[in-house]
Amino acid sequence: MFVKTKEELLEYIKGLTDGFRGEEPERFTASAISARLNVSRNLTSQYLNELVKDGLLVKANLRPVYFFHKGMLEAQYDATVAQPTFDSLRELAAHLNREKNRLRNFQKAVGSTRSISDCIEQLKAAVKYPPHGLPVLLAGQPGTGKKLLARLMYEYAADEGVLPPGRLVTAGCAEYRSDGEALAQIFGDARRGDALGCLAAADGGMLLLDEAGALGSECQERLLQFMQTGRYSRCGEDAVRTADVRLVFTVSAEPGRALDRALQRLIPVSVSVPPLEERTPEEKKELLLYFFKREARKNGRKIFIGTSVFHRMMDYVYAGNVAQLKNCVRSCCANAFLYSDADAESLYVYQYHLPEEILAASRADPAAENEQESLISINEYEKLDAVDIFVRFYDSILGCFARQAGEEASLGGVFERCYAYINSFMDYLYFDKKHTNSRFNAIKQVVDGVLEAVSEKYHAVLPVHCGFLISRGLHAQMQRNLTLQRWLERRDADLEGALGTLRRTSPGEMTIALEASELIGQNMDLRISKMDLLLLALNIKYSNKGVQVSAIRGVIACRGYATASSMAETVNKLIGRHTFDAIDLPVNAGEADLAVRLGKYIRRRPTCRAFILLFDTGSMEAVGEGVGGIANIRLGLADNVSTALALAVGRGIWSGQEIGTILKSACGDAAPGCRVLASRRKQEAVVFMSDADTGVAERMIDLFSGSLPRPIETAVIAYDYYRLIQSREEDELFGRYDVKLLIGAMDPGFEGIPFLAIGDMITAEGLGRIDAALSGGLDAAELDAFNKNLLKDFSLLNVVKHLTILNPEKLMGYVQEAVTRLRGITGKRFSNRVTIALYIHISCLIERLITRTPIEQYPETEGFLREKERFVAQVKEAFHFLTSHYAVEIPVSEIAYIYQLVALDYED
Ligand SMILES: Nc1ncnc2c1ncn2[C@@H]1O[C@H](COP(=O)(O)OP(=O)(O)OP(=O)(O)O)[C@@H](O)[C@H]1O
Repeated sequence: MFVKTKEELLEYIKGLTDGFRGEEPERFTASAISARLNVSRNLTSQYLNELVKDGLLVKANLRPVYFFHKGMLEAQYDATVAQPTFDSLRELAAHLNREKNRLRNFQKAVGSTRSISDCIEQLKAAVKYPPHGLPVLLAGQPGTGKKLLARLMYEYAADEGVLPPGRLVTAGCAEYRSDGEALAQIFGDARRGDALGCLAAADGGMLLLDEAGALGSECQERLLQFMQTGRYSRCGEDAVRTADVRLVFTVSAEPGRALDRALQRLIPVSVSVPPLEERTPEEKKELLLYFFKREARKNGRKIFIGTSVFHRMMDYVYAGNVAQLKNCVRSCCANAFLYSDADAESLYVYQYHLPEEILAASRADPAAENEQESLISINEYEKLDAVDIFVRFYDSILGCFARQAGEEASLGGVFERCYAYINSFMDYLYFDKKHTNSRFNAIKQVVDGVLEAVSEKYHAVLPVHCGFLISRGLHAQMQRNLTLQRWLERRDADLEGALGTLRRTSPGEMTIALEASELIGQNMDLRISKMDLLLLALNIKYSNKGVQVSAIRGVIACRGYATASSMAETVNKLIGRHTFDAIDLPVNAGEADLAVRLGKYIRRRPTCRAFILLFDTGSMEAVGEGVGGIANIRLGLADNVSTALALAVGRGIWSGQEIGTILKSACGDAAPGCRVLASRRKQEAVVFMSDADTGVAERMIDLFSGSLPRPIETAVIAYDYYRLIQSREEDELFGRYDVKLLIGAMDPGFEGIPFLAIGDMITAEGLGRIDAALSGGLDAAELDAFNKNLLKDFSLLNVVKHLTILNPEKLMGYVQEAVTRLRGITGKRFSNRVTIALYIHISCLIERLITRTPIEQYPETEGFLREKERFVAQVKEAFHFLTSHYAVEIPVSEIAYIYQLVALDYED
C-alpha cells in the first residue's frame, strides 16, 4: 500500500482498529505502521502525532507508543474517549471498560436492545424530529415502565443537546382530586398569586402528563388548544401566555378510551410498551438479576438465591408487570435480611422468603425446602451469562482464519489455534452448565439427538461438549439476542470466508456438519447460524482426522417396517463406515412410491451426482423413469437386495470403482438384475469463463457459491474462454450442460445465452440476469437472500481479497498505480466496466508475477507482438515500477490478455 497523505494513514489505522480487542497491540506502534505502509518512520511519527492533536487518534504512551483510531474505539466499546493520551495501554483499556459500563440514557432500561428496542427507536425519532420534536403517547399496562421510558427519553434529549438538562416536569394526573385542581396545576392559577403551573415550569423542556386519561374533558380540550397554538391562559385570567414545551402522555388503558379523540389525533407518535409476559424469558431473567443486583448494592452484601426461588420467580405471572417483579425482589431481600446476622457479608434468599402471592401461586418443591439446595450467586450469574463472552470467543475463532487470509499462518496452524480456543471456551461452558433452564434443556435434547444420529451414521466421533455449544448458540438466537444478531450480520463475510476454507479443505466434515444443521433446522424450525455451522464443522474435524464421505451414495430401499434400515445398519457396521442410507417403504408401496422417495433423496443431495440403489422387487424401468427428470446423475440399480449384495456393493463404493464395474462384480457377470442409468436431461449450468488463469474462475465460483443460501441443482462451473470462442456451439460444454448464463470479462457472443460481465456483477447491474438463470432452483425469498449476499460478497475489495493470496489492500495500491500509469501512458480513458475487469485481472497478474507463475501461452503471441508493439511497450512502461521492484519480466502473453480487455473500450 502506498500511503501519500495523512488521510490515507488515518484510514489505515481505522481499518486496523476495527475489531481490535486487545490482541497484538504491536501492530499499532509507529514503527510497525511505517513498515507496513512503506512510509519513513519520521514522517509516520509526525503524521500520527498530528492526528492525535487533531483529535482523531488516541495514543497510549510508555515505550513503545501505540496509536488507535478514536472513533473506531468509541464505536466498538460504546464508550467515550475524552482524553487524547493515556499513560499506558493498560490505562486506556481500564478507561474503555469503565466508560463501557457507564450506561447512558436508554441503555439503563433492561431490554433496551430486545423487547423495548422498537419503542426506544420511536422515542428517539420523536425527540429528533425537526424542527422541535413531536408529542408522544406512551401506552401500556400498569408497571410496564412508561414513566421510566419518558424519563430516559428526556435524558436522551439532554445528552443529544436537544433539550437543556433538568427541565423535566411530571404532572401525576391521576392524583388530582378534581378537574379544577388539574387545570390549576397544569395551566397555573391567577387566583393563587404566583401559581404558574406545570406548563410554565416546563418552558423550554418537557412535561410528562402521567396517566393523562384521568384528565377531564375541559383539561384535555385546553391541552389541545395549547398544542395547536403554543398559547394558553392561567385559570382565572385572560392574559395569553406562551410556552415552548414538549408533551409526553402516558396512559394505562387503551388510548382510544383514555383520551379525547381530537387530542389523540394531535399526538403523532404512539408507543405501545409491551407487558412483561410478552417479553422473552431471557429478559425476565435479566430483570430479576438486575433488581437483585440493585438490592445487593443497597445492602452492601453479596446475594445468593436458591435455584427454586429463581425458578418460582421466573414462572410467576406478574399482573403488575415490571413494577410488581421489582417489589417481589425487594420483599424477598427484606425478609432474608430480617433473618440474617447483622454482620454477615452475604444474604441468602430461600423459598420461605418469597412474598405470599408467589408462594400461593405454585407448589413448593419439597426437595428444595431445606437450605441445602444449590445457590446462584447473583454477581457470578450475570458475569457468566454475558453474551459478550460468546462474542469474544467467536471473534477469536474468526481471528484465526483472518490470520491465514493475511498469510500469517498455515492452515494447520489455524485449526490448531481454533481448537485451543474451543477447548478453553469449553472449560467455561462446563462451569456454566449449572445455569441452565428448561427451555435450554429442550433445545439441547433435540441437538444431542441429531448429533448422535449423524455421528453414528458417519462413524464420526463428536466431542461431548459439541451439543452444549451449539445449543447455547441456538438458545441465544431464539432469544433474539440483538448483540449476537448484529455480530452475525457484521461478520457475515468473514464467516463465509472461514466456511469456504473448510468447504475446500475438509469437504467430509462439512458434509456432516451441513446434514446435522439441516436436521436441527427441520426439527426446530430454525436455521442454525453460520457461526454454529462453522463450530460444528471444526468440532467434527477436531475429533476425527479426515472424515471420509464416499463419492457414490448407496441407498437400500425395502418394503416392510425398518427392513431397509436394519439391513443398511448391519452393512454399515460390517464395512466400518457409513455407506448406505435407507428408505423404508410401506408393505403395499409400488414402484412409483419408491421413485418419489428416491427423487426426494437425490434432490436433497445436490453435491452428489452418483448413486446406487439396491431394492427388493419391482420394475427397474419404472423406478428409473421416476427419477429421470433429475439432471446429470448416474444411478446404478440392482434388485433382490440382500446383506451379501449390499456388502459387496459397499466395498466396491469404497474402492473407488465406477458404478457399472461395482454392480457387475457384485451381481455377477451376467448381472441380469442390475442396470446403470444416466439421466437424459442436461443439467443447467452457470459458467464462469476464465480468460487467462483457470484458478481465477474457480475462486470466483467459491465466492459465488458461498453467497448461495443453500446448495442448488444448477451446476456452477469454470470454463476456458478461448476454448469456447474457438469451438463455438460445437464445444462439448453445450453437449453436457444447458448453459443458462456465461460470466466473465469478455462476451463470447453466443446467441440466446445471456452474458454477464464481472464488472456488472460488482456494480450490481447484472443481478437480474443471475436471478433469471437461477429462478428454476431458488424461490423468491431465497433469491432475495442470494442477491443481498452477492452485493456484499462481490465488492471489488472482497473479490480481490478472495482471488489472491496477497494482502488485498497492498495489492489494490499496486493495481491502482498500474492502471493509473497505463491510462496516462496510453492516453485512454477506460470505461467503468473495463476498469473493474482490469482491476481484477491485474490483481491476479501481479500475484502471478510475484509468485513467478505468469501465463506463457497465448494463441498468437508472435502476431500480437508484431501488431501491437506500441501497446506492449506501453504496458511494460506502466508496470515498470513493479517489475523492477520484484525483478521479474512481464511476458508478452500476459500483455496480450490485458489488450483483450482494453480492446473492449476501443471497439465500443
Ligand atoms: N425495562 C426496565 N428496566 C429497569 N427497570 C424498569 C424497567 N421497566 C420498569 N422498570 C422499573 O419498574 C418500576 C415501574 O416502572 P414505571 O413506573 O416506569 O412503570 P409505569 O408503566 O409508568 O407504571 P404505572 O402505569 O403504574 O404508572 C420502576 O421502578 C421502573 O424503574
